[in-house]
Amino acid sequence: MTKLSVNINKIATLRNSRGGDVPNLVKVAKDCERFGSQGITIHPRPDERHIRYDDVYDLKKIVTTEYNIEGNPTEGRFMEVVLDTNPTQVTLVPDKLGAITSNAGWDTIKNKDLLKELISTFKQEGIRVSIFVDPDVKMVEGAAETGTDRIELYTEAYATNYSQNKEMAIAPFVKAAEKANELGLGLNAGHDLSLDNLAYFHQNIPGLLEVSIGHALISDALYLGLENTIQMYLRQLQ
Ligand SMILES: CC(=O)[C@@H](O)[C@H](O)COP(=O)(O)O
Ligand SMILES: NCC(=O)COP(=O)(O)O
Repeated sequence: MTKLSVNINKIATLRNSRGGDVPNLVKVAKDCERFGSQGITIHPRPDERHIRYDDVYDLKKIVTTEYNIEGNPTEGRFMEVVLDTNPTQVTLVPDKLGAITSNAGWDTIKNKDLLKELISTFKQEGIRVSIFVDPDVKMVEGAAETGTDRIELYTEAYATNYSQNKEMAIAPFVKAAEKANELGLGLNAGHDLSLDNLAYFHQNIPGLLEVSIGHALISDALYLGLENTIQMYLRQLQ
């Protein structure tokens, strides 16, 4: 079964835009779970443009499904807040300061020693570790050398190419997924997945355990309602 983890970064973006507490992030997270989401994902960035470090602690108190914290472990207070809150999963992403969004996976070969050390630290605390990688078999092989529990395939290239040629778009992701399965790596995926492209991805990727989706899902909810939207996404994963 592939779990849906709703990324609520964009709820925090809306909240921060007026400096108040509307929409309330904790309430939205609870409602996402009540509507069927099987996880809550957040990505605290050093500039706190959306998720604030305090949110990480507030959400830990109420998330009852899987709590997934994504981010760059070498920047800001990421390590501190993750080790303090002990989420279900941490997803390590090599985002550079100032990046408008995540835009690349790890070079798991060049960063092998760094990743091994970081992954060991989190695993010692019982936190499941996933690392963000491009759909590149060499990077998947490198990931297996780091001791990570899972990889998260960075799906922007799939989403970008899907409408033009879905068979071409999915091909590198199938190869990467098959390699992950062969090496015993758990398999997650995320970035720019949507109601348009999710079902085809799910049908063609073997062993897919979790998708984390935020931007498109929250945007769809503006028209379709949050409860209805979450259930529409869940139906794409059946
Ligand atoms: C790792 C990933 O692809 C997403 O979690 C991304 O980090 C979303 O971040 P923003 O919501 O800041 O675009
Ligand atoms: N890991 C991907 C994620 O959490 C959400 O990415 P997006 O759906 O906001 O592009």
